[in-house]
Amino acid sequence: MARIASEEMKQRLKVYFIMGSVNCKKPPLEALTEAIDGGITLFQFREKGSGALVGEQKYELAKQLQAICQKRGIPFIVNDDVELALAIDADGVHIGQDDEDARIVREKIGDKILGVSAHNLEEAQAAVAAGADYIGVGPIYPTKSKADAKQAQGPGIIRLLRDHGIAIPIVGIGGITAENAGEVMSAGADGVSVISAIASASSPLLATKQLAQAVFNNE
Ligand SMILES: Cc1ncc(COP(=O)(O)OP(=O)(O)O)c(N)n1
Ligand SMILES: Cc1ncsc1CCOP(=O)(O)O
Ligand SMILES: [Mg+2]
Repeated sequence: MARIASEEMKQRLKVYFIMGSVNCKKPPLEALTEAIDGGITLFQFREKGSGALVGEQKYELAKQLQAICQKRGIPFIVNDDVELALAIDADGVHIGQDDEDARIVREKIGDKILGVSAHNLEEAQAAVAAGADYIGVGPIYPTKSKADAKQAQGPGIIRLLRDHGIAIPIVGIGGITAENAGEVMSAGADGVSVISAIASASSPLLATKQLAQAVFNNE
């Protein structure tokens, strides 16, 4: 398997849904199925926060969510847990600045997709040098889904990275909704990643359709 091409990665980032069992209003398998029906292009399993599953239960949920993604052709990314990603042969891993070093993770996962969080130009350049396939930039807007999130920076941070030569695929994250997704795209993002805009919606199906429409109208 070869590394994902930059153009394919950009298409995959368009509507990137991130979810764990603590995030969703509906049962996780139902929420993910609706999100796929609504048009998500990539999925990240992020089992984190108060009440999150661990051990065997986390593994079992990962396997069930992965099976849904595999059936529907949606790449399955694991947040933080490189060993889990390798154990279940996930399509990729997303790591942040407080997680394992990106260079080491790249060595461990070979050609699987590697996403790295970046909050400024220095971190973005380091992620590129470490072999990231995309960077997650945010929080763009205030978020309630990550207790230790940094301060929101607005979409201007994405424009700044583009203006300083960061050309790899970028996905915005943090407080993104169908209402503000357009300005994230206009700032130079290839896509948007969301937790609550889909997971907390009473209809993940409708919420995803609205988000996808906002993204594809602002490409
Ligand atoms: C697409 C995407 N971007 C950023 C993050 C945040 O990662 P990190 O900073 O490691 O924080 P946690 O999600 O691990 O709490 C992400 N998960 N996905
Ligand atoms: C994981 C993460 N990293 C930065 S903000 C955030 C949470 C995004 O969740 P939401 O889309 O609900 O604001
Ligand atoms: Mg992390």
